[in-house]
Amino acid sequence: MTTKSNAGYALDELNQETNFGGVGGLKHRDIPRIDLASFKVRKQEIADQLWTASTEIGFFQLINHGIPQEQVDEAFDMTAKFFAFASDVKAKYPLGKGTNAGWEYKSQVRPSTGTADNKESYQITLPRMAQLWPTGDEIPGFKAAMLAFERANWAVGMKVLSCFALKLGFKPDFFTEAHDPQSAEYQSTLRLLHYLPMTNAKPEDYTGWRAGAHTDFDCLTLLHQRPGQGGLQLCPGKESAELEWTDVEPALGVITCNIGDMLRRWSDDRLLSTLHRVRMPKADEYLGPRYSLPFFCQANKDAMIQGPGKIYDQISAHDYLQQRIAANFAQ
Ligand SMILES: O=C(O)CCC(=O)C(=O)O
Ligand SMILES: [Fe+2]
Repeated sequence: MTTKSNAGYALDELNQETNFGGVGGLKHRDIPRIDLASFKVRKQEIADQLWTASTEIGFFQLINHGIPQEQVDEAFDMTAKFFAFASDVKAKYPLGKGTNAGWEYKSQVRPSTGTADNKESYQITLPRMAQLWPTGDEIPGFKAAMLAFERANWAVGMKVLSCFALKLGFKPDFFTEAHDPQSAEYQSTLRLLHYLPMTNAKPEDYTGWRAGAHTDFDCLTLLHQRPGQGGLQLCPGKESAELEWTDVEPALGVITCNIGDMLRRWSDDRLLSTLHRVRMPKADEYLGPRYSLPFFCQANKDAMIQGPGKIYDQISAHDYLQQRIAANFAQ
């Protein structure tokens, strides 16, 4: 690690994150596209492609992933309906401390920027949703749509993780067992995101970030975006002094994926967790609201994280995640 910081977090990756808040430069990079069609017969080839992408850039886009576009559209439609509620309705379903479940408004402060992301979110972590679902009178069909969408993303995530298991020398379902949704320790999260519109924004509103630079906490993130609602930028190689960012354009039918720090640690740093952020739109770009739907594959609380080479001490997924959440949500 060449970057230095005195932020005083227990985890190196958090201390590093405090160094990434600047604007930086721009650079074109190709994001690998990986086709999941005929997964069973092509698994070895797909695993090789995923490995190359994840050891070189840490980001890739999946096509033919099996989630029907109609289902993605429905999830976005329900998401817009949820965020359209007045804040007193959404406040009935508040994000609980350290839970990744419930609604928050502009409360996520990134270690990289020290300012709140210009967004609101509603997070679904299944064992923790008691009292947190909007009622069927408020949004008919919301719960059924989100439960199905959560599980559809989980299934794609487990396919991808089974490829990494193959490459790392673990059993095929090693990560599936570590993300078992039947367990009370399950902590994978579907996050609905609404970045606030910038129509009528004042110049000072443009100084911050829609989402400040960060690496994800999890093993693998599956991100659904809407065409026309861009702003995601990535930057591989966070040890470099001058950071250069690449725009990731949303496209229909693709899931944009990135490796998170949990899998980086589990792979003894062979798989890269790539820095990314969501920038503000420019004044001549689309200024309306931006919605996105990330699904975070976060190993169950009781999963013990240690790579084949044992270069890091063993840590439970619970302890690992709590340190990351505590650094991002003040209250
Ligand atoms: O909204 C996006 O495009 C990215 C969101 C993200 O990086 C996150 O929630 O971790
Ligand atoms: Fe992220």
